[in-house]
Amino acid sequence: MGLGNFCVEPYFSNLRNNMTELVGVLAAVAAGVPQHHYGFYRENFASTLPPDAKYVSQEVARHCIIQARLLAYRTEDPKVGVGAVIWARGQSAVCRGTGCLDFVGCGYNAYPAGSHYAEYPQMDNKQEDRQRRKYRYIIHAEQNAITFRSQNIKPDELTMLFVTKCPCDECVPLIRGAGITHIYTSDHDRDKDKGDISYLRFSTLKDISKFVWQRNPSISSGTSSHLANGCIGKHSRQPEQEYGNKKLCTKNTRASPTVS
Ligand SMILES: Nc1ccn([C@H]2C[C@H](O)[C@@H](COP(=O)(O)OP(=O)(O)OP(=O)(O)O)O2)c(=O)n1
Repeated sequence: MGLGNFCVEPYFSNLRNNMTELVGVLAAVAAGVPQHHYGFYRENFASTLPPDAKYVSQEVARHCIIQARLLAYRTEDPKVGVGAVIWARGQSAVCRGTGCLDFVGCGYNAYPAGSHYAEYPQMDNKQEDRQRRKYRYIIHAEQNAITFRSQNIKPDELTMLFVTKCPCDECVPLIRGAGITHIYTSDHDRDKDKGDISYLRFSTLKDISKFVWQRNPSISSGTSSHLANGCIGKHSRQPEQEYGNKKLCTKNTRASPTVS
């Protein structure tokens, strides 16, 4: 059989579909993203993603956050991994990438893309600096994704950022300035002021559509949807028994970063 027939021959086409599904399941497990009952919902919990061409489906949104969570494992922060991917819905009718979206950029919290090994100290070297900001040279996932994107963000295109941790106060203006119109994130640390890093601006952002990863509000449960945000890592707030693999680390060492 020639390679040309590979996609159309029924046996191989079934095999391909099965393999695609398998890879999807493995990626979801590796990323620690629950298969059921969780998704991205508007932050006021009142509405689910509408079946509108303006928005991506839950399936595609879930796929994108899995990508971001897998990227988070590449972090250079010894404690917390954060991943971000940016996708745009282009004007052209041609369907190219994930869910007919065009890939714009991706990043994780690490030294700026392109920096060389040991170019920056891991921590600030003066004690007083260290107390203020430990990993000053590590830039945020969103900053890496925006700065080192492979395509421009076009004002007439719907551009979506998927990030595994709530954008901080330094990243919010960058995200808005870059022209991103939709943010899909978790509510970890949201509304917190943690000294060297604060997360207060996200809630006040008005001109960007925000979707928060959480339990499906339409499923009645004893657990508050806000508490059970479906994320896995050291900030996870869902009951321990709900997901056995809650603490998913990159390596089996004590110093391994958690993915947030
Ligand atoms: N939207 C975000 C939020 C954070 N980070 C990065 C910055 C840090 O490298 C790491 C940890 O951020 P925090 O200090 O807020 O997280 P923790 O509270 O877990 O860390 P610590 O306990 O050290 O304060 O995540 C990121 O890339 N993108």
